[in-house]
Amino acid sequence: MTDLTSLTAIRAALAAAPAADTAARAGATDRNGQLTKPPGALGRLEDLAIWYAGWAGDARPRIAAPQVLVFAGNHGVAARGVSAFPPEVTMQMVANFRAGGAAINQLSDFAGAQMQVHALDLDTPTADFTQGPAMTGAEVCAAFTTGWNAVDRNADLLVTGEMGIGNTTSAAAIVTALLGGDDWTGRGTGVDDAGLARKQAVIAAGLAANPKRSGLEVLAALGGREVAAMAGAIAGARALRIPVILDGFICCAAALCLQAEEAGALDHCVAGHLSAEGAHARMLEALGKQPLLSLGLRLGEGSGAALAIQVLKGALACHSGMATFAEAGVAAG
Ligand SMILES: Cc1cc2ncn([C@H]3O[C@H](COP(=O)(O)O)[C@@H](O)[C@H]3O)c2cc1C
Ligand SMILES: O=C(O)c1cccnc1
Repeated sequence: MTDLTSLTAIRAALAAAPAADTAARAGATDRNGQLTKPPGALGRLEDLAIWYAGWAGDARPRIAAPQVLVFAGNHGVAARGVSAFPPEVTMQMVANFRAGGAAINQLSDFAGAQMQVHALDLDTPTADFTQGPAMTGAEVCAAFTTGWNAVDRNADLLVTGEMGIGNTTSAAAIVTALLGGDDWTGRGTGVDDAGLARKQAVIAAGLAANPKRSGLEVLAALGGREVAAMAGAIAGARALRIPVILDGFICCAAALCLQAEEAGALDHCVAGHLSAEGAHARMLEALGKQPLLSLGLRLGEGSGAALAIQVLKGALACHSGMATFAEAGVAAG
């Protein structure tokens, strides 16, 4: 069992993360060059297939067992009027996930993915971060561990999603702390101009109350339990060499905490989509990731990433299913 009981231990786990399998990657690159198509004609699908092959440790893999994990948490700052919806919606949506009625249920089914929901201490919101850290060290480690342990070691692809009223405020605060600047705040569930001004003020107060520190310290100070659990799941997948599709603004804020802590921590991740939450494009730039889809989604739950599973499956179907020039008797150029 990996020790995840302190930020120092988590830091060590991130530093010990495995790399991709270079032989599988080289084999996939070689195979890609022999497939019956003009070189590069499948565009980014080719890069995706080669990237996936490296993490799968197989030059000719397929995606057969994707997993979607949805984490839910409540936020102390939600009491400050930063969302268009009340905090009870977090719990109500968890019931909806469990009954199969949310968008992520449909998109997980459609992608052939197993899906689990983890509700993290919903009766105990995190502390209001305008007054000090949202979570203690023990709380953030517990949430991170829940995420890490939720990853199915037999999964061959992971999507992490979230539900937590107020969490676009938490995510924007994290990005502001880690990347600087002051224009990372968006409208989340659809706050009006007054709500947006309240969010900006809450984030400014949160930064003042929590001086900038390392990625994991920022996660504890300004994050939430579901955000920490997503970070834990992304890192746990890496320890198992399971590739990850990142979702929108909140998922990427969790991922950014890992990258801030350990430069290559997201090498096993691709960006599933570009969220309509204003600053997501710049956030993806900071992560060095290009989104697979851009459909104007601003939902979270893992929805955009779950939809992008199909793109990755398509890339692998071509890569692993196509004939080579020699096999098909097609003249190479
Ligand atoms: C019914 C409903 C379903 C959702 N599913 C995801 N979110 C999204 O909205 C929330 C973040 O926005 P804010 O920071 O403005 O509260 C998160 O729970 C996120 O997952 C939802 C929000 C609502 C209302
Ligand atoms: O991009 C997201 O994940 C997002 C944006 C708005 C609201 N909830 C989630």
